Amino acid sequence: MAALSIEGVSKFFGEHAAVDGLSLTVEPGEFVALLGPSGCGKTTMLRLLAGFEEASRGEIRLGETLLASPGHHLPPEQRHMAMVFQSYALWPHMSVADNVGYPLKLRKVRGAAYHERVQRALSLVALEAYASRTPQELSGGQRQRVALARCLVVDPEVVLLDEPLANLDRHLRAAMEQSFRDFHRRARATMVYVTHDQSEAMALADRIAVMRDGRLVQWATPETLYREPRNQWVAGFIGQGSELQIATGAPGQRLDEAALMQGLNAPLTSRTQPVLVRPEHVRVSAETPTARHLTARVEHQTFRGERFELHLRLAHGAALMAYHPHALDVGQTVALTLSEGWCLERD
Ligand SMILES: Nc1ncnc2c1ncn2[C@@H]1O[C@H](COP(=O)(O)OP(=O)(O)OP(=O)(O)O)[C@@H](O)[C@H]1O
Repeated sequence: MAALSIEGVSKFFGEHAAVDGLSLTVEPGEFVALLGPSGCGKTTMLRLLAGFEEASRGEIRLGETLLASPGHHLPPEQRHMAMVFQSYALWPHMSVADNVGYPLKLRKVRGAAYHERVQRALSLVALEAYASRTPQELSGGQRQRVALARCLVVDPEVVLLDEPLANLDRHLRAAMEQSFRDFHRRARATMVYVTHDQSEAMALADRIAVMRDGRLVQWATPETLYREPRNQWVAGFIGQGSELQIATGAPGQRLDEAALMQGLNAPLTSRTQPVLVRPEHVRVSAETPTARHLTARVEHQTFRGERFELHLRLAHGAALMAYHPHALDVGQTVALTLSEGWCLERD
């Protein structure tokens, strides 16, 4: 298997850059997500990889093979890639097995080889027992697994997935996340998965490319994105948390409790560094605040089953989110300590 490298790729529609100077390298067999809000260029990037769009600038390579560069465009069928769409795009009148085997027929694979490859693809998505049904006789999740099997049957080096879970309900999406992980482990193909849902990207991907306005903002593991988001925008997009302005630290620095307290108690005009504080780093106590605490008021709270989400207002006016095991009174004063914070770049 080969690495997929994207080098300075841009795509213009008229004056507008849908993808703007994007560079990244996907390792062989890696599962990566392209994540960003609607219109940030994720689907366009995926279509550039598939060969459905021509790049305006830059190069795309799969190992030694040049797929795209100015004046060069390898057609989709020669790229060793397969794409799975949100809409499944199955043939309604064909059986599951025939749908899965369709790309093999196009490639003139026949006889025992055909049946063996269809069986193998169906077993990768655990649908052997459904081979003779039609897509109408399947659930949404099962249909999506048929679409996966159909793309795998041709042994692609790279599988491109465009919001494949968008049409499924919340519970089914969670179950399908596990199917996708199993599928990736067994298929061993490189996978590029487009989504605007950060929790889906975090659950599935080895690494995530966060995109905004056609540009790559951060390219990192889910854990790094959560713990060390590069700037204010990424911090707001990934996970929950609050941003405070403090008088110490520099972007990319982690602050401990003492540094946070010192930076928060400085005069307002010197508090210019944005700091992300995750809710799990806020300790809330109903005791009377002492000098080593911050003071806050409970503005509202939301019951989330395993805990309450508290929305607090600090004495100097900033909002702060925290978790707590039981309900407090709205309007009540609480004592807080912040165990750590992460200094962000300004947008
Ligand atoms: N064929 C096209 N012609 C003109 N503009 C286009 C075309 N395809 C995409 N765009 C524009 O390029 C930008 C990026 O679109 P793209 O579909 O890649 O975004 P996206 O991040 O996948 O969004 P979504 O999550 O809503 O699908 C948008 O502003 C879109 O309007």
